[in-house]
Amino acid sequence: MHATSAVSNTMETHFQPQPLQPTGQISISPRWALAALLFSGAALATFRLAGSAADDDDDIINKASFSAFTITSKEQVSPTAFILSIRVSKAAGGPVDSQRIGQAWAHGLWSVEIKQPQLQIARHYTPLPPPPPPPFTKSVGGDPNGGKAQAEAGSGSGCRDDELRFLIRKMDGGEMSNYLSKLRVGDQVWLRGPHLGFDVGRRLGEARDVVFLAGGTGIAPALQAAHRLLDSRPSTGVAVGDEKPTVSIMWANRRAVDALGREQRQIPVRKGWFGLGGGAKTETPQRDEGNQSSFARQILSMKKQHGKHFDISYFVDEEKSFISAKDLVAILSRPQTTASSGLASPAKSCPWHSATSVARLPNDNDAERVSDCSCKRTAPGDRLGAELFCVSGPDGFIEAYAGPKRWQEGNEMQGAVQGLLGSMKKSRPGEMDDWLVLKL
Ligand SMILES: Cc1cc2nc3c(=O)[nH]c(=O)nc-3n(C[C@H](O)[C@H](O)[C@H](O)COP(=O)(O)OP(=O)(O)OC[C@H]3O[C@@H](n4cnc5c(N)ncnc54)[C@H](O)[C@@H]3O)c2cc1C
Repeated sequence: MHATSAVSNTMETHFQPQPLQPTGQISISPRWALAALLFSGAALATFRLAGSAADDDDDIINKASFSAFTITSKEQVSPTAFILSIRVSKAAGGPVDSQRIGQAWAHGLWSVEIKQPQLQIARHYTPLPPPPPPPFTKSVGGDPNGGKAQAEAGSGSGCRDDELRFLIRKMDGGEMSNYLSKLRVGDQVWLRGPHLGFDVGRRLGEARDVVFLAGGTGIAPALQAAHRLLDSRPSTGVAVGDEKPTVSIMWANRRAVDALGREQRQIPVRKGWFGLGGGAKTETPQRDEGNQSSFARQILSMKKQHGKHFDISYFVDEEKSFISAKDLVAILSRPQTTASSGLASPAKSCPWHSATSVARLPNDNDAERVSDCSCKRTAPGDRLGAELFCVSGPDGFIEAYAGPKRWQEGNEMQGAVQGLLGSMKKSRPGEMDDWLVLKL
């Protein structure tokens, strides 16, 4: 996509399939024979990530082997997207603490792999932040399988570490998403992880602006970042009050029905006689809370809770509204953004805040990085950090706005910033020096 033009929101190519790696205990040939074997829960337990030992503690989830979770609720939120809530299968009574999941929330951005047992494939999915307490979590909407909405009353305490929620889009011909879309409440799914991503808190440092360009289900990491940076959970260690950062999300979808939580939309008005009366008007959809999806209510609740620190704007292909250079320039010239110019320029070699270092990162796992920030204050009161542009969504969406990630020696590196943000950087020298672009 040409960098300076408005970009389509429709690039729902998706991510690289990740075949499972069996241990040496089982020979896998032919594939269908193993698939049949894997259908039994006992065989599932023999799978391990090649080259890594199982985490032999009693946490409910680990990166080495798949753990069983049970679907507690499934809610269709748009014709192609649904929310799947799951809880660890072995939890018979009250909530179960998971140190790993607690650490993942404190870290910020993370995902888990879910597997399709027949085909032996796994895909990443991004847990949504816990919803506000009931009655918020009441499940609404139709059942994709044609029956009544499947919901389990009381499943939404919002605080349980052993309960995870995902926004999942059913892709045309997509193996995993179609498989998940057919599962029902009470069925089991198999998870491993958590896989930690960028440490948005550390990369932001004392800067205050995080802008997410999110395509489709790329909204999930944007909400994770907002949860990490804005919610006053003591474990996040993030300052609250006026020092809180601002998380601005530009959410692009193909279809208006996927613009969940949107309160107003521009609708074209047909021109009257002699061309009078044309233009656009703002339509406010009915705000009947009972008919809104839990996802829409979660967005509205975050807006209410965080006020000016949480902002979401909607872009919809079928309404011919696309995230454009003009929208991004508007972000850069907001009063609160220009007012934050007390940032010291990042040191060129800083592993956390320099664009050059980010371009060379072999992966997004900031939890594994041990080096410190090497930026220096040049004047009293200088703040250290970097404003963040995060681009999340299907590969085509990321490429259009930030350029492709680069494969080198088996690593998926960030690569240079290209796409729309890359050309803005070139055409506005100096203006984006405080900004880091992270491709999720
Ligand atoms: C870190 C991370 C987090 C993610 N989080 C989420 C999330 O929260 N929610 C979510 O919904 N997704 C998420 N994804 C994407 C998810 O992992 C899957 O990629 C997605 O669900 C599609 O998988 P699939 O198996 O259904 O589709 P695939 O079978 O992988 O196919 C994807 C698309 O490509 C097309 N396709 C496949 N093969 C071909 C081919 N040979 N030729 C042409 N077209 C082809 C399919 O028709 C389909 O449209 C995330 C991905 C990553 C990497």
